Amino acid sequence: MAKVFTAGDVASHNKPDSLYITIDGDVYDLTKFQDDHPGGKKILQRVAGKDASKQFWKYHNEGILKKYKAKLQVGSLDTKPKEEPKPAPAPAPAPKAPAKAVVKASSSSSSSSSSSEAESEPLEAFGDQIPFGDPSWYQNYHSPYFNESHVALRAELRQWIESDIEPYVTEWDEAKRVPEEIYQEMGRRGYLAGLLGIKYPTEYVPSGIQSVPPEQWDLFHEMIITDELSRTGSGGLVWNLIGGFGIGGPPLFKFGSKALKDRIAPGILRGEKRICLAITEPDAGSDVANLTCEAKLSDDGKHFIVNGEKKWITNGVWADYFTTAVRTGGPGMNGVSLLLIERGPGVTTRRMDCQGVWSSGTTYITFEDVKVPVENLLGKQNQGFRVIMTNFNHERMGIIIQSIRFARVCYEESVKYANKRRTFGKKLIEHPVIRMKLAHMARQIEASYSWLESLVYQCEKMGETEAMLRLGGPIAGLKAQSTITFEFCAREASQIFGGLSYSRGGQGGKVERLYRDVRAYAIPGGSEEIMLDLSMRQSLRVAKAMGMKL
Ligand code: HEM
Repeated sequence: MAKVFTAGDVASHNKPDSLYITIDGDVYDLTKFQDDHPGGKKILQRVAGKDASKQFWKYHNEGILKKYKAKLQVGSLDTKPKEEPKPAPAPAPAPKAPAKAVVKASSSSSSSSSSSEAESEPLEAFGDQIPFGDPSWYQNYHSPYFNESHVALRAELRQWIESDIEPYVTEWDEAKRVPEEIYQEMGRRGYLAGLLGIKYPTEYVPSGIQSVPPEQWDLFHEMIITDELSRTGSGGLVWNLIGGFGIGGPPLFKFGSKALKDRIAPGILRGEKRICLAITEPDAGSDVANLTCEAKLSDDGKHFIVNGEKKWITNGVWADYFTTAVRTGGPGMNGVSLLLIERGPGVTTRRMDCQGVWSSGTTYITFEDVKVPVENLLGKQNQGFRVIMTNFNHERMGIIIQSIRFARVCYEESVKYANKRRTFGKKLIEHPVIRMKLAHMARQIEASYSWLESLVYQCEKMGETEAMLRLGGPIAGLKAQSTITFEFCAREASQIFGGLSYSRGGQGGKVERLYRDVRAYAIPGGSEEIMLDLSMRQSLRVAKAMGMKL
């Protein structure tokens, strides 16, 4: 049981050789820690034996306590109010129970109907309630998209991420690696299997996900996994956990043969093996139709022999499988196929040093006379371009979800900081110029997120082919919109944090890291320029085919 102290007990530990302080009613022994304190030991000695809550919150954010509490806390003050017991983790709904839509679109004339009144209850508040700091369905708003199973999944994720991931993200980013057990936990919890843009694959993961019955799984659940992971404010973390898998996995599950899937899917979905997507080459990025990595059929027709290079491949250094775009035919898009290459002789991977997403493992790959069984073809020979294009929509939606959340993180961090930092005798938030910055961030975040919800809903409702044709344009447009918003928010947050977001770590640490991650979102998956152009070309082409009147 935690020890109980009086204020007098703590006051007696007021010397360097016995240095206690209290923060928010909890007592910390900093005697050993003082020499390692990055802010210096004298500053701690000045508050020895005292309540140092005010000073602590001035210089740190909540991540520091989460990380050091277990190591340094020795008890609490007798005056500290008892904490409310934490709510139990969200129970899994009965497997067959249909998820109740908590909110249904209600017409203005339906106010007299008691059942529609019950159905139009807003969703319960969740999170810190900073206006625009979370999507509106976290803040007591009505929503036509989210139901109880989404709410339960959000709680399940939030609990795990806040305790096991968030406190360590900076450390992992600096080390350029996320511990393997976190990836495996993604598998154990069933999350990896929910990130494929398809129905939940119970044939490979019968245990499913704790809080959502598999038959209820939809693209909004998938969005919540990505969104909640992105609250950590690290593109490197998110790409480490879902970057390679989320784009390399879907082609295998949608176009691979059953025998191939039965052989490799279980290991991948358990998080024991890794898969990535290898399309981009030193000389072919957005211009996929012109890639040169070649796969020649062997004389006996049993293998492809692959030779070529791939560049900027997320997770490549750790990957066991490479979903690879290769040239099997003539020039242009009709000579491209998709092949699942397994790590083995002739496959070499080298880690690349990049501006951002440090813990994502960006990789340069060489394939030299790699023998790949023909059974590893994904889809039909020379028809890989269509598979790649379908996959792009799913990839871009992932980038959009992350970019919008990262923009929110920049905004949310700024609001919190602006409410504590004082300049010229006032809190930052009391300066109109700062509020103006926040308002411009919020309006772009909210507009982008509403478009995102609408497109996730369309993806859910349309069949795959219809979605590929009709949504390619809008998704490209939103990809550009979301990364422009992210870049804007990272910049404005940096201005608000000043020097604290210029140095790494500490209070401005998330903002500094995200600022470095921006280009990793604005360029890959289709650069902003290509996306904006495609959004118009594709939308006009589809509209023309559907009878647009000019
Ligand atoms: C449980 C007690 C404490 C722990 C675990 C702790 C930990 C840390 C850590 C890890 C940093 C590095 C920056 C960061 O990551 O945020 C830091 C910086 C700092 N700390 Fe503490 N600290 C504690 C208490 C205090 C107190 C009581 C004060 C003031 C009286 C203080 C003043 C500072 C200052 C001035 C910095 C440098 C901030 C900057 O770089 O802008 N710390 N502390």
